[in-house]
Amino acid sequence: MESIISFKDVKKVYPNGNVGLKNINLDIKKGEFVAIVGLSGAGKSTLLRTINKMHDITSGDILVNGESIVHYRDKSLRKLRRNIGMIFQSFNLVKQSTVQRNVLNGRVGYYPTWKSVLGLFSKADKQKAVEALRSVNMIEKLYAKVDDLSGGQQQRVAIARTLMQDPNIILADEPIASLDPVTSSAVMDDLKRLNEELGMTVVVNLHSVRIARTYASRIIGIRAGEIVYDQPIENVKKEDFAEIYANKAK
Ligand SMILES: Nc1ncnc2c1ncn2[C@@H]1O[C@H](COP(=O)(O)OP(=O)(O)OP(=O)(O)O)[C@@H](O)[C@H]1O
Repeated sequence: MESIISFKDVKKVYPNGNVGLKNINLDIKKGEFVAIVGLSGAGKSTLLRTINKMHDITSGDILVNGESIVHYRDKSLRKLRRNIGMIFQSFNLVKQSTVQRNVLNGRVGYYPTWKSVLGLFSKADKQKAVEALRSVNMIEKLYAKVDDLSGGQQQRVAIARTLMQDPNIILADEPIASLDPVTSSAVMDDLKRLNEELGMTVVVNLHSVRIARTYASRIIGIRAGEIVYDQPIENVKKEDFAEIYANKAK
């Protein structure tokens, strides 16, 4: 099957000299559900954020949908980011606004700025927002204020907002790190459903190996900016993670 995301000898050094990624070679296939695990500071966020160019790389190449994204800017960059949904640990919602308005904000890339500022969204997009909320089982909260929702519910609104972009890739950076176990499962179930039912490719950074094993089709382990583990779920054994999480620098 074709690769939807490819890393070729990717290195990322931050301006202050910190090494984020060392020499990453990685192919992610369309429809995979990839969990990236590793200690804090291993490079998980850096890896994820190079895929939509929130971080630029220092050398090497990254291909998305078969095209190098390294030189993307302006229009091509906007198109890339429309294609890729991003979910954050902190939800990044406008808390004083309604759920509906937040979900519609996922569509702003399709409107001239003045229309989105005034909230002039089309009927079709309002309908689309309803469907997005339905797919994360949050339709009854359409007119609720985001501030009145639980963390898990807010994360699901964030997922619905992402769906408004019609992405084919979803990147989730520690999406459940600030949630309790029950709401964590609801959020992970949503991501799994988008993967299985809508065929979206999901790449998710997780602290919990247990959650990674429950949901992912493939687990990648990162340590000090390098891939030290990469297996399809059927080959993954619990004891495999001792090295990734070993508490000493390599
Ligand atoms: N903006 C930045 N400027 C400088 N160094 C950075 C920056 N962001 C990350 N780093 C460094 O890059 C390395 C990888 O960090 P990264 O945040 O990708 O790890 P992580 O595995 O996602 O960790 P966490 O689970 O804590 O988020 C670390 O050494 C970190 O200090």
